[in-house]
Amino acid sequence: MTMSQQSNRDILKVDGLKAYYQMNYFGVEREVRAVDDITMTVRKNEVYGIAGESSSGKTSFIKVLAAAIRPPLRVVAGSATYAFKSGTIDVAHASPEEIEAVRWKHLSYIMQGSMSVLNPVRRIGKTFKDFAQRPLGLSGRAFEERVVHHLSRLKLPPDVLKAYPHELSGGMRQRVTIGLATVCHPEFIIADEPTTALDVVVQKEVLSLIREIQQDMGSSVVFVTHDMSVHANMADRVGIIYAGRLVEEGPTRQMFFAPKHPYTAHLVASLPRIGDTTQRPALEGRPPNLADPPQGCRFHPRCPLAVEKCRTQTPPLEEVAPDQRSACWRWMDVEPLVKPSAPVGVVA
Ligand SMILES: Nc1ncnc2c1ncn2[C@@H]1O[C@H](COP(=O)(O)OP(=O)(O)OP(=O)(O)O)[C@@H](O)[C@H]1O
Repeated sequence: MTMSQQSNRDILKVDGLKAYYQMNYFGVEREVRAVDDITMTVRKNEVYGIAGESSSGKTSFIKVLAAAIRPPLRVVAGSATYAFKSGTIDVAHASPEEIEAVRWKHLSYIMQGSMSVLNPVRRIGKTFKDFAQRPLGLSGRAFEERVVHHLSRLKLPPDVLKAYPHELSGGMRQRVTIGLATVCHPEFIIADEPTTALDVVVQKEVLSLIREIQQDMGSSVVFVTHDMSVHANMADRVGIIYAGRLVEEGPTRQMFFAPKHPYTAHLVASLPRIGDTTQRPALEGRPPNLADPPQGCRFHPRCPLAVEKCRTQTPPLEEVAPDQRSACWRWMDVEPLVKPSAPVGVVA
């Protein structure tokens, strides 16, 4: 794909992406359709939040975006094309060498659990060298100064470079991970549950740090969390994934107060609010088994609005309001379960 086909404001275009776990147990083929036909874009300089219940395919999706997939997960269709300053790259089909060339400098990934990226037997300073020295093209003193300066922005003392991961607190380790992911000033940052496992105070600190760095550098961020209050506070736009599909996306406020998909309405209503004691109907059931998803709209077995058509025909993701797309045959009948007057993002 060339730049001219991709809108100038977009940095990432995902087109008809399908990524399945393909396994073979004693001769029996099994396929889990974790990402099943997702089309969306991410704009330059925006924070795009991805939400959805456990096992909906969020991590699998952003693994493809982060060019971090390994068998049994395979891209079976579609593309994920970045328009970086250095050129365009479809990470769903790029070679390891092509990915290596954009990794950290243009595209970085903050994985679930900070320990997964930090080598327990390597000092933090060495890990910074492994990650960042080559992409930054600096050596010796200049490289060290750059890293120390970056760490200071993250309120980390230079001493952490001498430490081993286990010598740091969880919050410090998470800041180190963010430091690694941002030191090369990447154009695109992907973060998977960047704050789970941290206490609430550290969570807030880490999130405002990611936001601050994103604004300073003009980067785009895609992050995943099932915590709707984090979306309310962080995201410019939110995309909701259900059973491997993007079922709704739109500007954060609209998603909270004027959702056009019944699943979104339930998800945002699950966020506790100060002073709001309204009883809301709980969403019954569980997301479907992605080895054998239901026909039609995958949400229909749990949907209070489902009609016959929903059981047989897949609703397309269509624009239903300015900048808002929903994949629901009955989007016009979706009632918000949250009042616009209620403060958003307050976790009890
Ligand atoms: N290594 C794997 N092999 C086979 N199936 C997998 C593997 N990893 C994930 N899956 C399946 O793929 C589907 C999507 O999982 P994924 O981890 O992407 O969901 P998620 O929305 O990120 O969930 P969570 O919020 O729990 O992290 C699930 O059905 C899951 O069981």
